[in-house]
Amino acid sequence: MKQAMIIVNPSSGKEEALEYVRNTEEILYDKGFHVAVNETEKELDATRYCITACEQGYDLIVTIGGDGTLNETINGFLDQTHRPTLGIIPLGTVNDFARALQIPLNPEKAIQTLTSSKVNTVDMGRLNDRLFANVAAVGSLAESLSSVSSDDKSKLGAFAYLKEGIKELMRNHSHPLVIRHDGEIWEGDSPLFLAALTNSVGGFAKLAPDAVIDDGLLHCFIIKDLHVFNTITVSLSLLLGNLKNHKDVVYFTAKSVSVSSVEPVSTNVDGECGPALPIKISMMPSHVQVIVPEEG
Ligand SMILES: Nc1ncnc2c1ncn2[C@@H]1O[C@H](COP(=O)(O)OP(=O)(O)OP(=O)(O)O)[C@@H](O)[C@H]1O
Repeated sequence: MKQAMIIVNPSSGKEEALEYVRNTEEILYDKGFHVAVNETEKELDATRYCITACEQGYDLIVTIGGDGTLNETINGFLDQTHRPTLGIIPLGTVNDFARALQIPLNPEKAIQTLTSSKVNTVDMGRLNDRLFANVAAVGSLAESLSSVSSDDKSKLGAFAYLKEGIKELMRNHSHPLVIRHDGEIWEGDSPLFLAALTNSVGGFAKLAPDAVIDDGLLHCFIIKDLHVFNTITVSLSLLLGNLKNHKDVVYFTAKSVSVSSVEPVSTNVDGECGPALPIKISMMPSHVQVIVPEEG
């Protein structure tokens, strides 16, 4: 019998995640799966469950939670030869990975997607010894996003990130960064460096419009300056999908990038606080298979 594991974070989706477990189970039973349900209680539980699913030869893992739960789950795929197909029921504030794959943001509709026979093979990124699905960000703006409280996320949704972001922009604080890729070096002060795998970053569908989930490339943006006046033009470029052409933005694609600084600088990976510099980011092409809507 085919085996599926549901990994659910009860605290996600305004603490309503458990309400979606029964419908998910039923859909999977109908598809002929034996289903195990695992509730996370703390950090990295999702990674541990995913490792068990890989080692025990499960066919499918369905995550019910936000981008944090998804990131912890995919980290269980690191160094595994058998990686179950992934189903995603997005319950987070931003849900970038689901957006990029056109998985419905409405949880009930996302559950129906599990009946789809369409599977996309997608790239993952590797940052030092962890995997990411969506974006790695470096710099003061990235640090400020890591400090958004769960309370604010519940109350304000995506605006919680905007609030912290604007506060940081007002401080206009840059770090000296050294960014190396493909034999080239960029050195300078920057408030933000981004390496994106998908087009949707922070809920902005057009941040990296050229990023395709299986193109094997990191789409990288170095923001050179964000003083009050050009913040407006950078924001407009972001909304219009031509950030890479802004005069204060350096854009390149690469298969691997390393970033260092003489100052202590931390990172934000898939919306969660990441390791401090130095970091090395590389690609894990076509690493995971994800169930997506048939019409997508
Ligand atoms: N039972 C639990 N109670 C509280 N926190 C938990 C529980 N299980 C896992 N966690 C933590 O929840 C976090 C992930 O939460 P979630 O899936 O809602 O992602 P998120 O990144 O906060 O979503 P978003 O920012 O998109 O709203 C992880 O840090 C994880 O360690």
